[in-house]
Amino acid sequence: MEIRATTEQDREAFIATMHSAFGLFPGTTTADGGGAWWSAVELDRGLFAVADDGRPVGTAAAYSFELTLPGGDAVPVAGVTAVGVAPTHRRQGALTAMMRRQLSDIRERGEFLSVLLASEAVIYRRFGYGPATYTNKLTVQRHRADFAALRAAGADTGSVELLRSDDCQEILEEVYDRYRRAQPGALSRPHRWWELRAGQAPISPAPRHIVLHRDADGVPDGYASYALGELDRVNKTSTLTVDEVIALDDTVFTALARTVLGHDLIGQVVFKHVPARHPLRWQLADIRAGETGAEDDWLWVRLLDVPRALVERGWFADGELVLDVDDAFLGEHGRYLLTVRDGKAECVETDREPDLSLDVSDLGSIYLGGTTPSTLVRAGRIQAHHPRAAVVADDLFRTERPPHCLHWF
Ligand SMILES: CC(=O)SCCNC(=O)CCNC(=O)[C@H](O)C(C)(C)COP(=O)(O)OP(=O)(O)OC[C@H]1O[C@@H](n2cnc3c(N)ncnc32)[C@H](O)[C@@H]1OP(=O)(O)O
Repeated sequence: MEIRATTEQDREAFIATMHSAFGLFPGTTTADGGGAWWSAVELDRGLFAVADDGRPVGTAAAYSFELTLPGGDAVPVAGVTAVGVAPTHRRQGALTAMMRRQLSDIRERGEFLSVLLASEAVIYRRFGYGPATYTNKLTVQRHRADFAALRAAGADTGSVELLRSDDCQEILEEVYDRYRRAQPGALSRPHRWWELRAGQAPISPAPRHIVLHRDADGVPDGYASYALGELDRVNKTSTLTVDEVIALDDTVFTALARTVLGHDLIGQVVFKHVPARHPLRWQLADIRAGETGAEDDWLWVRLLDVPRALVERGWFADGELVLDVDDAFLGEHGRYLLTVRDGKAECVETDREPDLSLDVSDLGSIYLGGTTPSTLVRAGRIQAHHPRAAVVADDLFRTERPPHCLHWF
């Protein structure tokens, strides 16, 4: 099996090979009946696994995204995608060979983080990825969704307007871009995605209603994208499903939630993507009107340069920790002294006794602040060398708010 880089000339073969691995046909649209997500695949970052007879039997690619780190800096990352191996050639090491080549290519470009959404949770840990952000489905019963009298919620001085997604792509692109720069864990959506209508609603051509929020000066600062399901003839209600609420602050989120919850002929509103510990349920008079569904892992993170990654993110508590990090897939091992003062970290190699010993995939899990180190210590994934180590690590890795990513790729 040979691994080779793809070019734009390979697009048709790439799409066909990738689809056959997933058991799909290239004409298949996304679940929401929307866009051909693969149209935005960057084939100058693609790989083929080629069988001995010269036919491509495996694919992998990477998008060039930016990821917003805790503290607010956005850094270039590889968004690994379109990974598949034909059913005829599975379990012969094609994926392993592509992952090895891809990580080396990513490093060569100077990117120190790689991220992905995993189709199955058992595939990527062996390659150094760990689940790092989570997302929840929140279902709110509309007739029980009165808002409580809130002591300190900011008054909304803006306005809302109802639009169709086809008519406001440029506004959505701009608002999303402002939002993702301020949200740790969020990914950029390159202009090409909007141009090609690639991905899921509201980027895709699937019809969507948009509630657009504008601030007091008329500048758009948030939106909710939604569609209604089929009307139940007996109860005369249907489900309103919100693809995403993109809001520059909590007041805007609340204004958008109030609007969708005020929709008539609706039994319930399903918010598909709400960050962990989101305050919306706490704003309702009846906290049980909102039910949080299972927490899904979303973004998986892989560090390719441990000291650089630790220095580049922002920090919210001072402290010191020695981390002994094992990277079995790349055959690397390092012991680092992480020192944080006034929001900035220094990270240097050390031979001091470690506080924590961990795998690079578990460092990926705690890196953005979405998974607490103590959880992984209790799980037995991270080894704490003394009782205080997990407490210090929890304090140190804590972020201003939970990281959240809702970009699907
Ligand atoms: C970011 C994304 O694009 S997510 C999409 C991933 N793709 C898919 O889900 C499409 C369907 N699946 C596939 O195409 C293939 O089964 C792949 C890509 C998941 C795996 O490709 P393969 O070439 O078979 O993997 P490879 O032979 O390198 O396997 C390496 C190891 O991972 C294990 N492994 C690979 N896939 C799986 C899986 N789905 N479940 C459990 N173990 C797996 C193998 O058993 C092997 O373990 P070992 O080293 O202990 O023997």
